Amino acid sequence: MPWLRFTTLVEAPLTVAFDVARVLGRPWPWALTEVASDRPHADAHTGSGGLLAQVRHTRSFSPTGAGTLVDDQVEWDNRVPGPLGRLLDRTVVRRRVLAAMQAHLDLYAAAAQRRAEDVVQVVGAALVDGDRVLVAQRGSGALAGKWEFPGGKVERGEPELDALVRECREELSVDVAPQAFLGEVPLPGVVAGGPPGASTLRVWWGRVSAGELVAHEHHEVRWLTGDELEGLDWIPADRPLLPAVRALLARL
Ligand SMILES: Nc1nc2c([nH]c(=O)n2[C@H]2C[C@H](O)[C@@H](COP(=O)(O)OP(=O)(O)OP(=O)(O)O)O2)c(=O)[nH]1
Repeated sequence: MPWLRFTTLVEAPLTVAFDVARVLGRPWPWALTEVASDRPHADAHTGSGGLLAQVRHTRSFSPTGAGTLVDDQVEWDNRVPGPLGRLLDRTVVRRRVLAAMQAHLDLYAAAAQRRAEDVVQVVGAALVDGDRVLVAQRGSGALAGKWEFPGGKVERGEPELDALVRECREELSVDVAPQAFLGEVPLPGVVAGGPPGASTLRVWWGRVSAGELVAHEHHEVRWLTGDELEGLDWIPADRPLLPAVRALLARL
């Protein structure tokens, strides 16, 4: 089965990258049927039309520090069998698939980047000291009493890591040095009046570089080892990030 693979880095969080991809659809002039959808991680469609007896288009969406990596894989069966079919595939079909996908992905990346500006993101810090990570208990609001990573909403136009540093200063009175991207999870609730489930929490690990830690907004903060994390009453959305935090603590 001939196939082509396309990798696009989109400057948008996971949920935005997935939702915009769904709205734009695919570059094929015939309808495809959805065979799998796992928002915001992957989807798959199949169908047929034109020279293609069968086409299968799968996409996966992976978070990175620079945005969402979108991996498109297109596989197809030609209507014409044998050597003539292979010739037609090389000279016509493959080129058409390539051109259609390239034009589509250019549009898509621009649309996702534009949409990302309207969706408020949340950034969190997994601050590490030796074999421990700092966790914080929310002091007020609907999630009061739940444990989380210090951080907060990224302001419009503000670089994500600037927001991380600003939030840690405001909440904890410390300067932090972000080290590396750790993971991203969808937030099911409403963030800053946006549609439910539109935003994500993107967590970076870092270190305290200066200052004495004071919890200004949290009820309590604790330095915990990897084994102590699971037992806390976390904001449920954060739980999928815990294995990455544990793995980090184990390898540092
Ligand atoms: N900081 C943080 N927020 C989280 C986590 N998990 C999670 O669902 N959230 C949600 C709770 C809130 O809806 C949103 C963050 O908002 P926030 O109230 O902390 O942001 P902020 O400091 O900018 O607050 P504000 O100035 O608007 O009051 O993200 C987490 O681990 N850390």
